[in-house]
Amino acid sequence: MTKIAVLGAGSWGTAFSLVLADAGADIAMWARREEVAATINERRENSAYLPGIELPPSLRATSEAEEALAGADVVVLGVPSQSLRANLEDWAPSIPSSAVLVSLMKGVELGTTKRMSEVISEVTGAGPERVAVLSGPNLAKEIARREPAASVVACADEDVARKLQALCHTKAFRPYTSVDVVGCEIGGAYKNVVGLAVGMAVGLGFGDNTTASVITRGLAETARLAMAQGANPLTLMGLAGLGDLVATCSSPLSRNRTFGEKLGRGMSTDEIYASTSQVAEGAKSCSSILDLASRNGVDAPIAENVDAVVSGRCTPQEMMEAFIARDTKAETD
Ligand SMILES: NC(=O)C1=CN([C@@H]2O[C@H](COP(=O)(O)OP(=O)(O)OC[C@H]3O[C@@H](n4cnc5c(N)ncnc54)[C@H](OP(=O)(O)O)[C@@H]3O)[C@@H](O)[C@H]2O)C=CC1
Ligand SMILES: O=C(CO)COP(=O)(O)O
Repeated sequence: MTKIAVLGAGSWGTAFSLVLADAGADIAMWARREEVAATINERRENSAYLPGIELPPSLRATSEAEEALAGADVVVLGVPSQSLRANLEDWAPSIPSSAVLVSLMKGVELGTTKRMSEVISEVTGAGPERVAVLSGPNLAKEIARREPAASVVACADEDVARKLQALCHTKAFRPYTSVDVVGCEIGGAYKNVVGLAVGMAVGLGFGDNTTASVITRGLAETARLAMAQGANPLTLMGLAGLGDLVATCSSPLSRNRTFGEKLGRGMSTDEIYASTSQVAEGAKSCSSILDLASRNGVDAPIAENVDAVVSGRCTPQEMMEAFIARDTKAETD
């Protein structure tokens, strides 16, 4: 049986572990806090992140990463994007040299503008044939309730993507394969920023014309950056592009959309951070996505405006006005 280590016992690390368990794998999860590991093992529940969801006995947890990693064939990484590098530096010596590393994260590293797969390769030395990405419209709570959904497993080595696909295909979860790691990662990181913009529009009280306009222009912006990085444009029309964008921008379960909605209703970024421990990756990654766009000579007006609101340089109302006032000759539909 394939041995899988899932590092990160938050909502997505736990929900995806459940998918892997349903598909028949043996899973060792790493939780940062000992009490989270204990609750998973003793009560078969991760009450901090997925209350009321029963976890199967094939899923064990530990707060010792070394223990979770021992003998792992596949290592799934599910921590916040901005903490990946520091965590991986600690874990790298314990990662088996032939293990395939799978990123669940949707963000771009601050400072370096690196995608998560690039951080993984850089820290662990793993080549592209050992680094994969899972991305798609996969809100953790719905996946944990086993509501039907599809996703994409991307790896430069198609055979590896196919093996991972087999490891997570269940009655409720349908993974597709791709070799376009860049397209999947840019799609996953950018949709968080667009989710923030859509949330702001909703918080301001605007309706479906506004949100559809922001979603569509957000997709154009995402595709421009992804293509400049070498992605296949068709990836952005698929599950890791449009699919994830639709889920994030339409669901009250999305933390990015919720964060944007609170901004739209007049809360400041600091007030939102003080009111919740939930991570909105888009708010953290926005400035690095902008840096990446500028390094690639790509126009990123939505990311620019979202960054200005998140950092307190303009209001959501001004952001929407800038969206409409922008020189239309600068872009075609
Ligand atoms: N939730 C979702 O629906 C989906 C999320 N994703 C992506 O998955 C990634 C993880 O998100 P998600 O599971 O939702 O996040 P959560 O906020 O639900 O959980 C975060 C997890 O990371 C741990 N953590 C927090 N800070 C650190 C740190 N500095 N070092 C190590 N561990 C840390 C938390 O531990 P502790 O409890 O101790 O704080 C917790 O286990 C994100 O990039 C997100 O975009 C992708 C698809 C779906
Ligand atoms: O990535 C997600 C759904 O695919 C989760 O979105 P949020 O991080 O906005 O909750």
